[in-house]
Amino acid sequence: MSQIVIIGGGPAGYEAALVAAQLDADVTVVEAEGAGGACVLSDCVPSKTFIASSEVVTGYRDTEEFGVHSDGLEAVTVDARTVHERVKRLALAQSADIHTKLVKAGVEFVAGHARLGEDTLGHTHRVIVTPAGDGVEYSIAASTVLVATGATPRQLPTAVPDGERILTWRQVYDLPELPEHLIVVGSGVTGAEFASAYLAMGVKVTLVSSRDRVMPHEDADAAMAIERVFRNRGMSILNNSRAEAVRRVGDGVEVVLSDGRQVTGSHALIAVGSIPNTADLGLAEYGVELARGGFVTVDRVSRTNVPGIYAAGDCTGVLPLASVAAMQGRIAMWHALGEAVRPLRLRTVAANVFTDPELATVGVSQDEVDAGKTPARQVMLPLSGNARAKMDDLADGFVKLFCRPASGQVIGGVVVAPKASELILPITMAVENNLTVNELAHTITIYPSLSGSITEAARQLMLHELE
Ligand SMILES: Cc1cc2nc3c(=O)[nH]c(=O)nc-3n(C[C@H](O)[C@H](O)[C@H](O)COP(=O)(O)OP(=O)(O)OC[C@H]3O[C@@H](n4cnc5c(N)ncnc54)[C@H](O)[C@@H]3O)c2cc1C
Ligand SMILES: NC(=O)c1ccc[n+]([C@@H]2O[C@H](COP(=O)([O-])OP(=O)(O)OC[C@H]3O[C@@H](n4cnc5c(N)ncnc54)[C@H](O)[C@@H]3O)[C@@H](O)[C@H]2O)c1
Repeated sequence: MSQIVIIGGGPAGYEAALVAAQLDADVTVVEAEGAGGACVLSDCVPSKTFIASSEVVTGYRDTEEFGVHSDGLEAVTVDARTVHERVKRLALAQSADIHTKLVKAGVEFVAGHARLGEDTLGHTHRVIVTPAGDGVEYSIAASTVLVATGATPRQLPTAVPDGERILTWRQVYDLPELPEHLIVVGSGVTGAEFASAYLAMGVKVTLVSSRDRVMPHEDADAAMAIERVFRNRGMSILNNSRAEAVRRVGDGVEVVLSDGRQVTGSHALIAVGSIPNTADLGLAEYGVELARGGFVTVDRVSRTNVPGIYAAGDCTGVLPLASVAAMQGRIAMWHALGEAVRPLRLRTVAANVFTDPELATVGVSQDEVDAGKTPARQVMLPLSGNARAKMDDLADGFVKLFCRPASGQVIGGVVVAPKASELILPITMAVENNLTVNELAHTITIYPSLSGSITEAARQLMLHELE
């Protein structure tokens, strides 16, 4: 029987374990924090649960427009303790569900730390396990090892989090109350999502963005549309501003920018990216190739350069999404256990930023098209022309669609809208299944619906024979 040891129990690790167990391997998962990993316990799941509370507050905005009288947003109060308790409760419940699923599948789940042992045993690897608590270190022999150790918030040496005023995104749920004035340092996806949620909850928010716009890696039209919404709702956004240092001053914090300006607030959230958890695993000593920044180098079936050692998820830096981590983990096991496997394809991975409004993307990007890397025709339809959007008083947002110039094959899209995470699916299915804009355009959508704008965009891209 194949002996599989998986280091890390996040989406990469636990999805891999489920596949390996299904294929009758003997599987051990060693996890330091809890089943579900950082994704479930401190990153994705908690942040989205927190955002769900912010969306409830948003429901009270602009009610007068609909003829509904309320005392306005000022009368809505958010009980941070209750919100945070809910966040932690849901995360722990999700972790417990995953643990149960793993145990039921026959996976051995070990709470503790693991690293690669120094000597190989012929074709077998050795993993050293340090169990949590007072357990004694021991080693396990494995025919296959999957490194799925995730990543940790990057720290700036001049802005060290203290858990009270200077925070990582993993510490915000321990605050006894909402910040009065939150300075978010870093306007990537993480910074933008938290800035959006706190703003909705009535917190004064300043967003320190080192680039000329928020979310520099996202579609520029979409990022700028969301930046406009943020500004209109009162967020202060400091573009082209790099935080040099963050320090405690009295009852608050002071953020010093690289041009010498200073911004003061009650709390600072440091969201300047993540670093892979690969330092203490004995990888280099084992001969496993690491790329710049400490990411494990893998191919499209999750193999490292050392036979029998695979890696998946955020520790590889391929595309830091839970969905991609899970697929890399599954692919590793299919490959290791001799199943037919399709190498990882990133072209059809949909991604969503959970700001208000949301920003969802799939397929080719505007940058690739503009740079001439991918020839495409495109259309961008503002939601303001959509009947349902008018009823819901949605002025912001759009649907953008890209197709191949001659065949009309759908190759990508962008949606900025409430619940764009749900609206992107038809475009993702079109990209995945090589559908053309004609096929999309002939799909009858619900009237009135926001998804009607997707088929409308496809209709605008149809080529007419007589043209
Ligand atoms: C704030 C935030 C929000 C996000 N929201 C989303 C989202 O909405 N959708 C989405 O798709 N992605 C989201 N992501 C990204 C997503 O969380 C990651 O892509 C995902 O967690 C990666 O899974 P993983 O299995 O690689 O690692 P992780 O989930 O980080 O799990 C790795 C685990 O390995 C453990 N570990 C590390 N070293 C060892 C060791 N030596 N021994 C034992 N265990 C070890 C760690 O403790 C950790 O629990 C978000 C990220 C952040 C930061
Ligand atoms: N909804 C989701 O799926 C979701 C949510 C959060 C994160 N993620 C994943 O995590 C990845 C990483 O996102 P992220 O936002 O955590 O990190 P990031 O690296 O994408 O963004 C960090 C930002 O901070 C800026 N920065 C760095 N130092 C700075 C300084 N001193 N002052 C001001 N700004 C500074 C960087 O220029 C960068 O724009 C994303 O690409 C995404 O794949 C996904």
